[in-house]
Amino acid sequence: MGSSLGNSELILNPDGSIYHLNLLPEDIASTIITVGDPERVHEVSKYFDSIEVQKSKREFVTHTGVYSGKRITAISTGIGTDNIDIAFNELDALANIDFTTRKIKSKKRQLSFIRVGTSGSLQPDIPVDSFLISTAGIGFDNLLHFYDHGHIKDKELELALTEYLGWDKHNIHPYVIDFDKELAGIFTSNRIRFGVTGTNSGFYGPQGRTLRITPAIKDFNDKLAAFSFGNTRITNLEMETAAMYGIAKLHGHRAVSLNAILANRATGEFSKQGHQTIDELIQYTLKCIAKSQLV
Ligand SMILES: O=P(O)(O)O[C@H]1O[C@H](CO)[C@@H](O)[C@H]1O
Ligand SMILES: O=c1cc[nH]c(=O)[nH]1
Repeated sequence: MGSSLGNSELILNPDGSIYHLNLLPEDIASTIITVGDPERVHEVSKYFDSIEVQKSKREFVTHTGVYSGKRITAISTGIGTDNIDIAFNELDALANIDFTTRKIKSKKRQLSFIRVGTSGSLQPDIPVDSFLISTAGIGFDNLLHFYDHGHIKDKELELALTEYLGWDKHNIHPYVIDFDKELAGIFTSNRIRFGVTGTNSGFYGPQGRTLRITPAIKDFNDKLAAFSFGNTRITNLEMETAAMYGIAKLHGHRAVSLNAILANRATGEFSKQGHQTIDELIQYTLKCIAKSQLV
């Protein structure tokens, strides 16, 4: 079915692995935990009962193993939505392209992506060291603009936000993609709150931080924090969620982003126990997967 993908499009290494991730199709589970920090992959896999795959290339570190009877892949994406484009396209290729014929498989395999990341709260009432599920990701970067994505976006929220912000003049055109509600249900409890997550292509200016250079938008965080649409408000900022939701959904996969809040941008606090907080979120995530129907 379909034509073969050319050598410059689907790029395989001499050992048959995919170009950046350095993985073979059999190396990945259908349940995939993504983290930004390569060192966090070990922080996840140290809880596995057994590890069958440990591979890496650049910032992409992958461990696949079994935790409480569930086969799980933990992979680092590195920082930013540009890396999400690479990691998620290649993970889909591993699942849904036949590397021998270089053709798209007729029977698709659906992956479940769970991001375990760190983030900064925009709201004073969302404290450092708390956990948050992103019900939607708002991309202030440009990644999804390079894909036909009109059919998957949350048009209502996107329109309301675009009109409210009026940031067209700054070349900022937010895109909004919702989480997978069913997948998120696995991680829902009174231990974790819901929020709407802003994703941007940097940590300083693009998240309203000023060290030495002058920002183009002086009230960036205040303006985002003050937005409301029904019960929806923007709760936190990080650098991957919206892109992950978009690229996963376009491929027919499921995605949910779980955030450990390390900074509170409204109160100026930063966690004094970040390592412990992210470790607690990792353990929480694994226990939820163990109890779930995920295979
Ligand atoms: O902790 P991770 O998963 O890397 O996520 C957050 O931390 C990084 C910035 O410090 C960005 O990647 C941001 O999204
Ligand atoms: O403020 C923060 C904290 C963690 N990660 C981010 O991207 N921003």
